[in-house]
Amino acid sequence: GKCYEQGHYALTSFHTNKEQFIKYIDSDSRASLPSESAFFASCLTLIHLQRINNISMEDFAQGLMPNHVEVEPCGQISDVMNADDFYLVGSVAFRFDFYDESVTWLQKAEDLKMKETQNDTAENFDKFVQLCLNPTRATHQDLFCLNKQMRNSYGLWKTELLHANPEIYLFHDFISDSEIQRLKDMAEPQFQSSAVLDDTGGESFFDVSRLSSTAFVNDSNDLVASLNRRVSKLTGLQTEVLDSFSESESLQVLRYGPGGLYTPHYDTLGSEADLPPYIQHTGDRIATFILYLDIATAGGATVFPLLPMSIPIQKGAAAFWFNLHPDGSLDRRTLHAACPVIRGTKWECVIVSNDMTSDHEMFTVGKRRTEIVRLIICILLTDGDLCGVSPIALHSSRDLACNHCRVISISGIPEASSDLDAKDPYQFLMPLVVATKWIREHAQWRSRPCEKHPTKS
Ligand SMILES: O=C(O)CCC(=O)C(=O)O
Ligand SMILES: [Fe+2]
Repeated sequence: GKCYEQGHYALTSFHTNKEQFIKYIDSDSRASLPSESAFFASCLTLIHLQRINNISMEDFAQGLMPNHVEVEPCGQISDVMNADDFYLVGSVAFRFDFYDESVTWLQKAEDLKMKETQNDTAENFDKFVQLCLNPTRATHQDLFCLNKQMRNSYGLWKTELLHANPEIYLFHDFISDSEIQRLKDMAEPQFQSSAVLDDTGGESFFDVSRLSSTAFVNDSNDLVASLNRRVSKLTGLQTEVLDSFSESESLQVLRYGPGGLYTPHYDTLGSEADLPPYIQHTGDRIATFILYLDIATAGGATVFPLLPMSIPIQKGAAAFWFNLHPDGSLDRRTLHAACPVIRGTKWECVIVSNDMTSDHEMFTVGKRRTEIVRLIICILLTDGDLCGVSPIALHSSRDLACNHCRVISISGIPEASSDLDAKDPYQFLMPLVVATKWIREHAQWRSRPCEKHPTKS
């Protein structure tokens, strides 16, 4: 009855959320909170009832009680019991040396828990395990690897399109070893156990689904600013922290030791209406950018169970994908996970972008962008090498660029507008994602290989 319920509530909240527990016992209801011994007594009552009257576990689960049974000391029991209730009674049985009974109650807890856990979660978990055991790359034909870094730093990072739909990128050599060391040094004193947010994003708590340490790194230093700028320029997304309310979205450094993992999850919280007040003005996470600062010597891959695909992670590389569809809904295919580290330590830096601060236009490929798209397509088709000609020079002599890469059977690009700012070389970085989308949709670039451009003499 009531006594059992309260004891049960107190105990479970103690296990899952200490703060909530302390609030509970601080509140007025403290007076009516049963003592530990009263709670044990009510559990033992259930245990004895079951032994002596041979009541089935299913009857307990459904709250059915033979009429003649009086439940003392807490009165009538009529509530249904769930998996956690069975678990608690089973643990009390174990503690008081009722081992056979303990098995009976715990078995029921397990059965119910398995039913409560959705089947697809179990299935996804199996796929996650499979990917961790057998790292798998996606192999479909749209994929490409741009293996050169633009020498003049105008352009592209070494880019791999790891998966086309949804798009998942790996940018190689995104951060230097000395920058990595600085970031690690900044993070080191700040590490705490990583937490997860509950379904509404309201409370964060420790959970076995995520075993790693997190350090929130202060945004106000030149390295972090530079990283944020690089990510923004490359992806077109804002990464700066708006104000202290969005602190949870400042740059995070994560560290996974042996056994560290993050089971399959989404980085988003759900529909707009469900967002907790403190991030309602920042919005949900539109995209995730993971910078691999160090990799484990065994284990620790990032995997996507539904694609299925593993990211071939490398020190200094960065993975990038969108969590949301252009209309703001969750892209369910982006379910992902971190495989357990087996040996060594994996370090990474997660930079997220929230949709309120982002430029939604990037999905619509505005007028201004089309020119850039055209240029970048040329760059891609020439394997990143423009014979030493800067993109800005190419911009002013567009035809030359396109002669060099002999493209472009692309439909639907409107005429270029004239408002490009040639003094801002970084504008060329942004639309990579857009460009690859265009390439895939509009250009027959595989069937029309790039002509070798004339070598300079
Ligand atoms: O560590 C990884 O590989 C993935 C991390 C992740 O998914 C996250 O931090 O949200
Ligand atoms: Fe994640």
